[in-house]
Amino acid sequence: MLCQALRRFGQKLVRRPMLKEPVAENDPRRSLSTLNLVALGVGSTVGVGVYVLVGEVAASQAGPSIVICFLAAGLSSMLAVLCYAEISARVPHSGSAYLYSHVTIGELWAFITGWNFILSYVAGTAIVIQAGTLAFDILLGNQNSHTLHESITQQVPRVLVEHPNFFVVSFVYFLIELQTLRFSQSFMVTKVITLVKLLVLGFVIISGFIKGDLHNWKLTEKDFLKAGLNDTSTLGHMGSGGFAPFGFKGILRGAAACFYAFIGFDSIVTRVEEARNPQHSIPMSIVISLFICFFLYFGVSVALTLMVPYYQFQRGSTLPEAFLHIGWAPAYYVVAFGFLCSLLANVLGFMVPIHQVIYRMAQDDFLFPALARVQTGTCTPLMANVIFGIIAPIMAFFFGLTDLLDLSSIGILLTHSLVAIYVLICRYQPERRNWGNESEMQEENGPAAERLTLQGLLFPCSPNPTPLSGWVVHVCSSLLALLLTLLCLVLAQWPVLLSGDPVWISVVVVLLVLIIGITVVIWRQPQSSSPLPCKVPALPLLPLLSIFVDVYLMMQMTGGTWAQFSVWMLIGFAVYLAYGIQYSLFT
Ligand SMILES: NC(=[NH2+])NCCC[C@H](N)C(=O)O
Repeated sequence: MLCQALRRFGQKLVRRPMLKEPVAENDPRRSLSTLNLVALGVGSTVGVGVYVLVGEVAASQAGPSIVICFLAAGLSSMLAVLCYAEISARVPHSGSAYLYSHVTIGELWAFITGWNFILSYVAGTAIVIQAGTLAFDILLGNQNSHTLHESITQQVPRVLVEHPNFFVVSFVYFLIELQTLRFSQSFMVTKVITLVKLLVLGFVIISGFIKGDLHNWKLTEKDFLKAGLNDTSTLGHMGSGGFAPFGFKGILRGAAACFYAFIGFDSIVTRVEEARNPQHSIPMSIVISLFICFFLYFGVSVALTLMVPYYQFQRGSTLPEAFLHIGWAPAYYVVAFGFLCSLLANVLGFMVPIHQVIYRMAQDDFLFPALARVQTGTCTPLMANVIFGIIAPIMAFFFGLTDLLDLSSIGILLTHSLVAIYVLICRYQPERRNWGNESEMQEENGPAAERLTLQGLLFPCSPNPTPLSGWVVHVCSSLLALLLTLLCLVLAQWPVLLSGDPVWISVVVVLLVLIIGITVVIWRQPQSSSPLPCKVPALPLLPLLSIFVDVYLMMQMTGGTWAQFSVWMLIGFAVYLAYGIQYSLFT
C-alpha cells in the first residue's frame, strides 16, 4: 500500500501534462505583431533596475567596470535567450519557464521553477517599493540621505518625505487595483511608456558623450584626496581607483547584481497565443528586445561612469543624481520622470506573468485552488493581493536593496539554467507532440526494447533519437548540471586556485575531464531533425555554457541571499507536500 502510494507519487513527480491544441494561426485573437512583442519585451525588461544599480554596483562593487558587469550579465542573458527562443518555438503556448518545465521534464521541476518565479516577482515588487521611495524622495526634494541633493527645493509636505514607504506602498497597491480595469493590457499604454523610457535613457547616453571625461575611468588616490575624501572611516571603502577599483571579485559580484536589469524578456512568451506567426515572431522579438536592452544598459553605464567619478555615488544613489553632479538640474527632473515611468512599467508588467503562473500552479494542484481565483475577473485577486499587498511590503521594509536584487535574480538564474537543460533534453528526444491525448503519445514513443552498451553510448546505431538515446541524454544532462555546479563552487574559490594549491587544482582537472567525457556522450547521440524556425546553435556546448555562466553568477551571491533563498524553497516544499502530495497520492 505504502509502496504503491510512493510509486504513484514518484510517477506524479515526473508526469508531464498534455496541452490543448495551440490557437490556430489565423485565429483573430492573434493580433500581436513582432513590433508589439518587442515593445512588450523591452517594456518589461527595462525597469527601475538600471536606475538603482548605479548606487549598488558602481559605488561599492565595481566602479567604472560596471560596464563589464553589464556586458557579462548581458552575455548570460543572451545565452538564455537563445534557449528560450528554441523552446518557445517547440511549445507554442502562452506560458513561461514553468510551462516548459512541466511539458519537458515533469512536475517536480515545474514546481521548483514556478515557485522561483513567484519569489522573483515578490522580490521585484519589494524592489519597486524601495525604488519608488527613492524616486519620491527625489521628486519631493528630500535632502536627508544624499549629499548630491543640495540643489533641490524643500517645499514639500514633511509627512510624505518622512514616511515615503507607506505612501509608495499605497501607490503600488493602487496601481495593482487599477489593473482590474485591464487598462494595463492595452498595447498603446505599454508602447507609450516604453518609448518614454527609451527616450530618457537615450538622453542619458547622449549626455555622457557631451559631459563625459575619460579621466573618471582612471581615478587615483590623488583624486580622492583632491575631492576631500580622505576620511575613509565615514566614506567607506573606495577601492584602489582606476577602471576596476574593486578588482575581479568586484566585477563578478557586480555582474550578478546587474543581471537583475536583464530580467523580463521572457514575458514575451506569456503572450505566444496572441502572437501572429508565433514560431517566427516570438524567437525574433526575444532576441531583438534583449539586444536593445543590452545596448541601452551598456551605453548608460558608460555615460554615467564617464560623467561622474564613481566615489560620488553612495548606496541609494540613483541615475538622476548624476545630473546634479554635472550641474544640469532640469535634466535631473527629466531623468527622474523616466525613473517614475519605469516604476509604473514594472508594476504593470509584473501582473500578467505572475497571474498566469499562479493560476497554472493552482490548477496543477501545486497551490491551493483558491489561488486560481486570480483570473476569474473579480476585483480582488486573492494571491496577487497577498503577494503584492502583504509579503512584498514586508520584504521592502526588512531587506536591503542588494538582498532584494540578489533574491530576485537568483530564482531567475536558476530558471534560466533549467531552460538550458530542457533545450538539451528536448533536442535529443524522439519526436513527441506536446498536445493531443495521452494514448496517442504512448504509441508515438513505441516500446523501449533497446539495450544500453558502451559502444552504443559513443556510436548509437539509429540516425534518429530513440527512447534509449533520449534517456541517455536525460541522465547525462542531469549529471552535467551537477558537475557544472560543483565546478562553479570550486572556481568561486579562485584566489585559492591561483595560489596553486595542488588539491584544488586536481579537483578542477577531474571535474573538467568528467564534464568533457559526458559532453562527448551527449554530442554523439542523434538529434531530433524536426524543423524549427529557431534552434540553439552548437549543441550541446551552448546550453552547457549557459548553465555554467548562470550557476557561476549564482555563486557570487552572498551567504545571506542563499539562506533566504533556502528558506523560501523550504516554505515552497512545505506547501507542496502539505497540499500537493494529497492530490499526488489520491487523485
Ligand atoms: N521577475 C522580475 N523580477 N522582473 C523584474 C524585472 C526587472 C527589470 N529588468 C528592471 O530592471 O527593473
